[in-house]
This record gives sequence, structure tokens and C-alpha cells, in this order.
Amino acid sequence: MIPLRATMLIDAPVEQVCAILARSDIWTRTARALGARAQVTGRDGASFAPLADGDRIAITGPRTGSFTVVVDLDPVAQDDSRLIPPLLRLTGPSGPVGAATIRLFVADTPAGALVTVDVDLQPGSRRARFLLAWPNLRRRVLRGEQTLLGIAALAADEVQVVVAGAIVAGGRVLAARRSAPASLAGRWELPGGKVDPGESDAAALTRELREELGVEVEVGEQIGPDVALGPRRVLRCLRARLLDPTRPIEPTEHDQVRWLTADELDEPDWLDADDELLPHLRTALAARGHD
Ligand SMILES: Nc1nc2c([nH]c(=O)n2[C@H]2C[C@H](O)[C@@H](COP(=O)(O)OP(=O)(O)OP(=O)(O)O)O2)c(=O)[nH]1
Repeated sequence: MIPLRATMLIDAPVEQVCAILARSDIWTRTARALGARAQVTGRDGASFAPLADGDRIAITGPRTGSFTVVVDLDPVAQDDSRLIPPLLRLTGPSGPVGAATIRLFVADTPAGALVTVDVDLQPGSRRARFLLAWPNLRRRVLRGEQTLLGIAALAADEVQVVVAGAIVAGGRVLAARRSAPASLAGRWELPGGKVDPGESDAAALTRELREELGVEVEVGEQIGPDVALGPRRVLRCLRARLLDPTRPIEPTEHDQVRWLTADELDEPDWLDADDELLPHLRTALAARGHD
């Protein structure tokens, strides 16, 4: 049977689109948009972790019926487009329908990532062949594919926030020197990193500062405005208070850290975006005095 195919051009880098399609929340959100419920094995509906080989997505809904999608990450060779994981095989629908395979292709084009979803229906019997030819069922499958692509496109359009911590103690703020990538190595920043999809800014900063400096913090208010890092990326500086100021800072990703007073703020070679934060950091240091 001819696969039911939907395509969409998503104006984002291929790697980003591939990562989005492999996120489990994209599949649970698609099910919800179709009036169904999806449960990925061992994960709650808000999980943004990538799907793993062997994961099962149980889908239940009045219009979709009940079936399970088994994630199969074996890539299949394809000459003219990149087939990315997840290759999903749909198995064991509860009705008389046989099996189906969902394949995702992502091709790099000058206009963005061209995503193709193919659903191959494989009837298990003559009766199933008849049911699968039913236009209403085929329309529903196509609508499901288009919904998935629409949700992936919306996710690609979400702004990526990089949180940076202004760790203030004793009237000084902690700056850290990057050791990677080569283009940024040697320049100074406020420690932090990217907020994962679905993660709060405070949770992301707490996680990043634990990973990068081995410290526990309480996250406070934003300092200064969001600073644009690119078309869909901003730098957001948040105050962070060390829960145990006596504990030594142990940088794992930076090759140097230093505490700066308001007067020393101009000394390091900051990343470009951070320059815009310096006046706000100076005000924050002055306002709080010696905390
Ligand atoms: N953390 C941090 N990143 C900054 C600052 N200023 C600035 O332009 N950036 C840029 C540099 C990077 O391109 C990006 C943050 O990337 P990152 O490498 O720190 O984030 P991450 O730990 O989540 O990275 P990853 O390894 O997971 O990709 O934001 C800043 O003050 N702090």
C-alpha cells in the first residue's frame, strides 16, 4: 500500500529538528492535540528526554483507539535524504488492523529542514486491508502526521534561553573563564548554560552551577534585560546565592574563576553579550552592599 505521507519545511537547523522529533514530549503533545493520551514507558507526560531504543508509547483515545508504538532507532539507509532516529514501528493495534511503520526523514535544504513522515500500513488480513483502505482512517492518519509536524515546527520556534548566574557574595560577583569551544575559550562569562525544554530557569541554573562549579544555590531575581544571542536565543542573568559560602568553588568546565568587585567588573575580556549586563551587575552589587 502507498505510504501516507506528510511533509513540512521547518526553518531551523537539521540537528535541532532531529533533536526535537526525538523528544518524547513532542509525541505526547501530538496525541493530546488529537484528543488522545500518550504514555511513554516510565516517563510522565512532561518528559523532554529523548526517546530511547525499545521505548514504548501507549496511545489511547476515542478516535485513535489503543495502540502501542515501539521505538526502533535502527537507521535505514536512504540515498537522497537523511533518515534520523527515531524510526518508529507501530505494533499491536488492538483492532483488526495489522501493523504499521512510521518513518521520519529529515533532509537539509537551503530553506531549512524538510521533514517527511511516512506511515506504512501493513494489513494483517483481507479484512484489515479493507479497513485500512477506509478513507476516514487514512484521513485520520494524515491528520496525525500533520499535527506531529506542526508541533515540531512550533517547538523549533521556541526561544532558547541561556541562564547565567550572578553569584554575589561579600559585595563581589563570580566570573568564570571559558575553556571551550575554541572560539570562546579565554573569554569570561557568568557561569550557566542552556535551559532544557520544559525546565524552569531556576532549575536550569541550579543544575548548571552544580555541574560546572560544584555549588548549591538559591536562585533570585533577574538582573538586567534579556540580551539577544541570536535570532532565537537570549541570555538571561539571574542572581544566585551560595547556600554554603564556605564550600570551595570547584570549576569543572572553566579554567579560571575570579571574584570581582564593582570597580573590577571591566577588567576581564567578557563575552560580547555580557558587556550589556555589566552596568546592571554594577547596580546590583552597589544596591546589595556586602551580602
Ligand atoms: N553560560 C553562559 N553562556 C553565555 C554567556 N554569555 C554568552 O554569550 N553565552 C553563550 C555562550 C554559549 O554559546 C551559550 C551557552 O552555552 P553553554 O555551553 O554555556 O551551555 P551548556 O552548558 O548548556 O552547553 P551544552 O554543552 O549543553 O551545549 O551562551 C554567559 O554569561 N554565560
